[in-house]
Amino acid sequence: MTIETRQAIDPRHARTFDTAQLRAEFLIEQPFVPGEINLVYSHYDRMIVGGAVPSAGDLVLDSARETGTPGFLDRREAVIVNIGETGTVRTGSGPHELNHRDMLYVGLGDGPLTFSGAAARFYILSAPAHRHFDTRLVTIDAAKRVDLGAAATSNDRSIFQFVHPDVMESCQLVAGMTTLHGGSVWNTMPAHVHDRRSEAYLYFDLPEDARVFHMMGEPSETRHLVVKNEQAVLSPPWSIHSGAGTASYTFIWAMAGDNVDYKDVDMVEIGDLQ
Ligand SMILES: O=C[C@H](O)[C@@H](O)CC(=O)C(=O)O
Ligand SMILES: [Zn+2]
Repeated sequence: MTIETRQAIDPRHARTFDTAQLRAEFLIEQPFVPGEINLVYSHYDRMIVGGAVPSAGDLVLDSARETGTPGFLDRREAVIVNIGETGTVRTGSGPHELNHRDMLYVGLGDGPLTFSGAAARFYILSAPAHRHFDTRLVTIDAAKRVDLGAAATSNDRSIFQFVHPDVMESCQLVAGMTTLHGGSVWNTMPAHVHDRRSEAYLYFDLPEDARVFHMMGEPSETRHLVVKNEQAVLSPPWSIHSGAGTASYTFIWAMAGDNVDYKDVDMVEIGDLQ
Protein backbone atom coordinates (compact mmCIF):
# COMPACT_ATOMS: atom_id res chain seq x y z
CA MET A 1 0.00 0.00 0.00
CA THR A 2 1.23 3.50 -0.74
CA ILE A 3 0.00 6.72 0.87
CA GLU A 4 1.20 10.10 -0.29
CA THR A 5 0.64 13.11 1.96
CA ARG A 6 -0.50 16.34 0.32
CA GLN A 7 -0.36 19.57 2.27
CA ALA A 8 -3.21 22.09 2.23
CA ILE A 9 -2.16 24.83 -0.18
CA ASP A 10 -2.95 28.46 0.55
CA PRO A 11 -4.78 30.11 -2.37
CA ARG A 12 -2.16 32.91 -2.44
CA HIS A 13 0.49 30.25 -3.04
CA ALA A 14 -1.62 28.38 -5.59
CA ARG A 15 -1.87 31.52 -7.74
CA THR A 16 1.87 31.33 -8.39
CA PHE A 17 1.89 27.69 -9.56
CA ASP A 18 2.77 26.60 -13.06
CA THR A 19 1.04 23.63 -14.67
CA ALA A 20 3.36 21.00 -13.18
CA GLN A 21 2.98 22.42 -9.66
CA LEU A 22 -0.80 22.59 -9.98
CA ARG A 23 -0.90 18.99 -11.14
CA ALA A 24 1.44 17.78 -8.40
CA GLU A 25 -0.70 19.32 -5.65
CA PHE A 26 -4.25 18.90 -6.93
CA LEU A 27 -4.35 16.02 -9.43
CA ILE A 28 -4.16 12.36 -8.47
CA GLU A 29 -2.72 10.94 -11.68
CA GLN A 30 -3.04 7.24 -11.05
CA PRO A 31 -5.38 6.23 -8.25
CA PHE A 32 -5.96 2.82 -9.84
CA VAL A 33 -2.89 0.61 -9.95
CA PRO A 34 -3.41 -3.12 -10.60
CA GLY A 35 -2.65 -5.20 -7.51
CA GLU A 36 -2.28 -2.15 -5.26
CA ILE A 37 -3.97 0.15 -2.79
CA ASN A 38 -2.84 3.65 -3.65
CA LEU A 39 -4.00 6.55 -1.47
CA VAL A 40 -3.48 10.27 -1.03
CA TYR A 41 -3.77 11.71 2.49
CA SER A 42 -4.87 15.31 1.99
CA HIS A 43 -4.68 17.94 4.71
CA TYR A 44 -7.85 19.48 3.27
CA ASP A 45 -10.26 18.17 5.90
CA ARG A 46 -7.94 15.14 6.22
CA MET A 47 -9.72 13.45 3.35
CA ILE A 48 -8.11 10.27 2.09
CA VAL A 49 -8.69 9.63 -1.61
CA GLY A 50 -7.46 6.73 -3.71
CA GLY A 51 -8.06 3.35 -5.23
CA ALA A 52 -7.79 -0.39 -4.75
CA VAL A 53 -7.53 -2.73 -7.74
CA PRO A 54 -7.44 -6.29 -6.40
CA SER A 55 -6.98 -8.03 -9.82
CA ALA A 56 -4.90 -11.12 -8.94
CA GLY A 57 -5.62 -11.32 -5.21
CA ASP A 58 -7.26 -9.76 -2.15
CA LEU A 59 -6.02 -6.40 -0.92
CA VAL A 60 -6.35 -5.40 2.73
CA LEU A 61 -6.61 -1.90 4.15
CA ASP A 62 -5.99 -2.37 7.85
CA SER A 63 -3.81 0.42 9.15
CA ALA A 64 -1.83 3.40 8.01
CA ARG A 65 0.85 5.28 9.94
CA GLU A 66 -0.70 8.57 8.72
CA THR A 67 -3.84 8.13 10.86
CA GLY A 68 -1.90 7.46 14.07
CA THR A 69 -4.46 4.86 15.16
CA PRO A 70 -4.03 1.07 15.31
CA GLY A 71 -6.82 0.53 12.78
CA PHE A 72 -7.45 2.70 9.72
CA LEU A 73 -11.14 3.16 10.59
CA ASP A 74 -10.75 3.50 14.39
CA ARG A 75 -11.57 7.21 14.13
CA ARG A 76 -12.71 7.40 10.50
CA GLU A 77 -15.57 6.58 8.18
CA ALA A 78 -15.20 5.60 4.52
CA VAL A 79 -17.07 5.39 1.26
CA ILE A 80 -16.08 2.79 -1.33
CA VAL A 81 -17.36 3.01 -4.89
CA ASN A 82 -16.90 0.26 -7.45
CA ILE A 83 -16.22 1.75 -10.88
CA GLY A 84 -15.26 -1.65 -12.30
CA GLU A 85 -17.06 -4.96 -12.50
CA THR A 86 -18.71 -6.71 -9.56
CA GLY A 87 -16.47 -7.25 -6.57
CA THR A 88 -16.60 -7.70 -2.82
CA VAL A 89 -15.60 -5.47 0.07
CA ARG A 90 -15.39 -7.26 3.37
CA THR A 91 -15.65 -4.96 6.39
CA GLY A 92 -15.41 -5.92 10.06
CA SER A 93 -19.17 -6.58 10.04
CA GLY A 94 -19.24 -8.76 6.93
CA PRO A 95 -18.97 -9.00 3.15
CA HIS A 96 -20.72 -6.67 0.74
CA GLU A 97 -21.06 -7.27 -2.99
CA LEU A 98 -20.66 -4.09 -5.01
CA ASN A 99 -21.84 -3.95 -8.60
CA HIS A 100 -20.64 -1.31 -11.04
CA ARG A 101 -21.40 2.14 -9.54
CA ASP A 102 -22.59 0.88 -6.13
CA MET A 103 -21.36 2.76 -3.07
CA LEU A 104 -20.60 1.24 0.31
CA TYR A 105 -20.64 3.49 3.37
CA VAL A 106 -18.39 2.04 6.09
CA GLY A 107 -18.98 3.27 9.63
CA LEU A 108 -16.34 4.21 12.19
CA GLY A 109 -14.59 1.14 13.58
CA ASP A 110 -15.80 -1.28 10.91
CA GLY A 111 -12.41 -2.21 9.54
CA PRO A 112 -10.26 -3.74 8.27
CA LEU A 113 -11.35 -3.58 4.64
CA THR A 114 -10.62 -6.44 2.27
CA PHE A 115 -11.08 -5.83 -1.43
CA SER A 116 -11.60 -8.63 -3.93
CA GLY A 117 -12.77 -9.06 -7.51
CA ALA A 118 -10.69 -9.81 -10.59
CA ALA A 119 -12.15 -6.88 -12.55
CA ALA A 120 -13.33 -4.65 -9.70
CA ARG A 121 -11.95 -1.12 -9.34
CA PHE A 122 -12.63 0.42 -5.97
CA TYR A 123 -12.50 4.16 -5.39
CA ILE A 124 -11.75 4.86 -1.72
CA LEU A 125 -12.77 7.97 0.24
CA SER A 126 -12.32 8.49 3.96
CA ALA A 127 -12.63 11.29 6.51
CA PRO A 128 -12.39 11.57 10.31
CA ALA A 129 -15.61 10.63 12.09
CA HIS A 130 -16.99 11.29 15.58
CA ARG A 131 -19.48 8.42 15.89
CA HIS A 132 -20.47 5.12 14.35
CA PHE A 133 -23.19 4.76 11.77
CA ASP A 134 -23.93 1.29 10.47
CA THR A 135 -22.17 0.20 7.32
CA ARG A 136 -24.59 0.35 4.44
CA LEU A 137 -24.60 -0.50 0.76
CA VAL A 138 -26.30 2.17 -1.36
CA THR A 139 -27.20 1.18 -4.91
CA ILE A 140 -28.01 3.67 -7.63
CA ASP A 141 -31.73 2.85 -7.22
CA ALA A 142 -31.57 3.85 -3.55
CA ALA A 143 -29.76 7.10 -4.33
CA LYS A 144 -31.68 10.36 -4.62
CA ARG A 145 -31.74 11.58 -8.20
CA VAL A 146 -31.68 15.28 -9.03
CA ASP A 147 -31.79 16.36 -12.69
CA LEU A 148 -30.07 19.64 -13.47
CA GLY A 149 -28.97 21.67 -16.48
CA ALA A 150 -30.13 21.53 -20.09
CA ALA A 151 -28.88 20.36 -23.47
CA ALA A 152 -28.89 23.95 -24.71
CA THR A 153 -26.20 24.83 -22.15
CA SER A 154 -24.32 21.51 -22.64
CA ASN A 155 -24.88 20.55 -18.98
CA ASP A 156 -27.88 18.20 -19.03
CA ARG A 157 -27.03 15.89 -16.15
CA SER A 158 -28.33 13.67 -13.37
CA ILE A 159 -26.91 13.96 -9.88
CA PHE A 160 -27.24 10.81 -7.77
CA GLN A 161 -26.87 11.50 -4.08
CA PHE A 162 -25.80 8.29 -2.33
CA VAL A 163 -24.31 9.33 1.01
CA HIS A 164 -26.48 12.35 1.68
CA PRO A 165 -28.78 13.31 4.60
CA ASP A 166 -31.89 12.51 2.49
CA VAL A 167 -30.65 8.94 2.02
CA MET A 168 -28.57 8.03 5.09
CA GLU A 169 -26.63 9.52 7.98
CA SER A 170 -22.88 9.99 8.06
CA CYS A 171 -20.46 12.11 10.08
CA GLN A 172 -18.63 14.15 7.45
CA LEU A 173 -18.72 12.35 4.14
CA VAL A 174 -21.30 13.36 1.56
CA ALA A 175 -20.87 11.55 -1.75
CA GLY A 176 -22.58 10.92 -5.03
CA MET A 177 -22.21 10.56 -8.75
CA THR A 178 -23.08 12.88 -11.60
CA THR A 179 -23.72 11.58 -15.11
CA LEU A 180 -23.67 13.85 -18.14
CA HIS A 181 -26.28 12.96 -20.74
CA GLY A 182 -25.21 12.45 -24.36
CA GLY A 183 -23.64 15.56 -25.83
CA SER A 184 -23.53 17.45 -22.54
CA VAL A 185 -20.02 18.10 -21.26
CA TRP A 186 -20.19 20.77 -18.52
CA ASN A 187 -20.43 20.01 -14.83
CA THR A 188 -21.11 22.45 -12.04
CA MET A 189 -21.41 25.59 -14.13
CA PRO A 190 -22.56 28.06 -12.81
CA ALA A 191 -19.76 27.29 -10.37
CA HIS A 192 -19.72 27.46 -6.60
CA VAL A 193 -17.40 27.34 -3.64
CA HIS A 194 -18.06 26.11 -0.08
CA ASP A 195 -15.47 27.13 2.46
CA ARG A 196 -17.10 24.78 4.97
CA ARG A 197 -16.24 21.68 2.98
CA SER A 198 -13.44 20.34 0.81
CA GLU A 199 -14.31 18.20 -2.19
CA ALA A 200 -12.76 15.50 -4.35
CA TYR A 201 -13.74 14.55 -7.89
CA LEU A 202 -13.07 11.30 -9.74
CA TYR A 203 -13.74 11.47 -13.47
CA PHE A 204 -14.53 8.12 -15.11
CA ASP A 205 -16.32 6.50 -18.04
CA LEU A 206 -14.55 9.07 -20.22
CA PRO A 207 -13.20 7.70 -23.54
CA GLU A 208 -9.42 7.16 -23.46
CA ASP A 209 -8.87 9.77 -26.15
CA ALA A 210 -11.03 12.38 -24.40
CA ARG A 211 -10.08 14.85 -21.66
CA VAL A 212 -11.90 16.96 -19.10
CA PHE A 213 -10.69 20.50 -18.56
CA HIS A 214 -11.27 20.73 -14.81
CA MET A 215 -11.68 24.32 -13.64
CA MET A 216 -10.23 25.20 -10.26
CA GLY A 217 -8.93 28.18 -8.31
CA GLU A 218 -10.47 31.12 -6.58
CA PRO A 219 -13.31 32.59 -8.67
CA SER A 220 -11.14 35.61 -9.50
CA GLU A 221 -8.03 33.46 -10.25
CA THR A 222 -9.18 30.41 -12.18
CA ARG A 223 -6.81 27.72 -13.38
CA HIS A 224 -7.42 24.40 -15.09
CA LEU A 225 -6.18 20.83 -14.96
CA VAL A 226 -6.38 18.61 -18.04
CA VAL A 227 -7.72 15.34 -16.66
CA LYS A 228 -8.02 11.93 -18.28
CA ASN A 229 -10.17 8.93 -17.49
CA GLU A 230 -9.97 7.62 -13.90
CA GLN A 231 -7.99 10.52 -12.52
CA ALA A 232 -9.02 12.36 -9.36
CA VAL A 233 -8.83 16.01 -8.35
CA LEU A 234 -8.59 17.53 -4.87
CA SER A 235 -10.74 20.64 -4.58
CA PRO A 236 -9.77 23.00 -1.75
CA PRO A 237 -12.50 24.86 0.18
CA TRP A 238 -11.54 28.10 -1.61
CA SER A 239 -11.71 26.64 -5.10
CA ILE A 240 -14.38 26.32 -7.72
CA HIS A 241 -14.72 22.78 -9.12
CA SER A 242 -16.27 22.54 -12.51
CA GLY A 243 -15.31 20.91 -15.76
CA ALA A 244 -15.90 20.68 -19.47
CA GLY A 245 -15.12 17.46 -21.30
CA THR A 246 -14.29 16.79 -24.92
CA ALA A 247 -16.89 13.99 -24.48
CA SER A 248 -19.55 13.10 -21.91
CA TYR A 249 -18.41 11.43 -18.70
CA THR A 250 -19.44 10.55 -15.16
CA PHE A 251 -17.78 11.72 -11.98
CA ILE A 252 -17.91 10.91 -8.31
CA TRP A 253 -17.96 13.91 -6.00
CA ALA A 254 -17.36 13.69 -2.29
CA MET A 255 -17.09 16.26 0.43
CA ALA A 256 -15.98 16.48 4.05
CA GLY A 257 -15.99 19.38 6.46
CA ASP A 258 -18.08 21.30 8.95
CA ASN A 259 -21.49 20.25 7.72
CA VAL A 260 -23.27 17.73 5.50
CA ASP A 261 -25.58 20.33 3.98
CA TYR A 262 -25.26 19.74 0.23
CA LYS A 263 -27.12 22.98 -0.51
CA ASP A 264 -24.80 25.12 1.62
CA VAL A 265 -22.82 26.54 -1.30
CA ASP A 266 -21.84 30.04 -2.34
CA MET A 267 -22.79 30.44 -5.98
CA VAL A 268 -20.36 32.38 -8.14
CA GLU A 269 -21.85 34.87 -10.57
CA ILE A 270 -20.58 34.22 -14.08
CA GLY A 271 -19.44 37.85 -14.24
CA ASP A 272 -17.25 37.34 -11.18
CA LEU A 273 -15.18 34.55 -12.79
CA GLN A 274 -11.79 35.59 -14.06
O1 LIG B 1 -21.22 20.61 -3.98
C1 LIG B 1 -21.64 19.83 -4.89
C2 LIG B 1 -20.69 19.24 -5.81
O2 LIG B 1 -19.79 20.20 -6.28
C3 LIG B 1 -21.27 18.40 -6.94
O3 LIG B 1 -22.28 17.59 -6.48
C4 LIG B 1 -21.81 19.23 -8.09
C5 LIG B 1 -22.25 18.38 -9.23
O4 LIG B 1 -22.15 17.18 -9.21
C6 LIG B 1 -22.83 19.03 -10.42
O5 LIG B 1 -23.31 20.18 -10.31
O6 LIG B 1 -22.80 18.40 -11.49
ZN1 LIG C 1 -19.16 21.63 -4.57
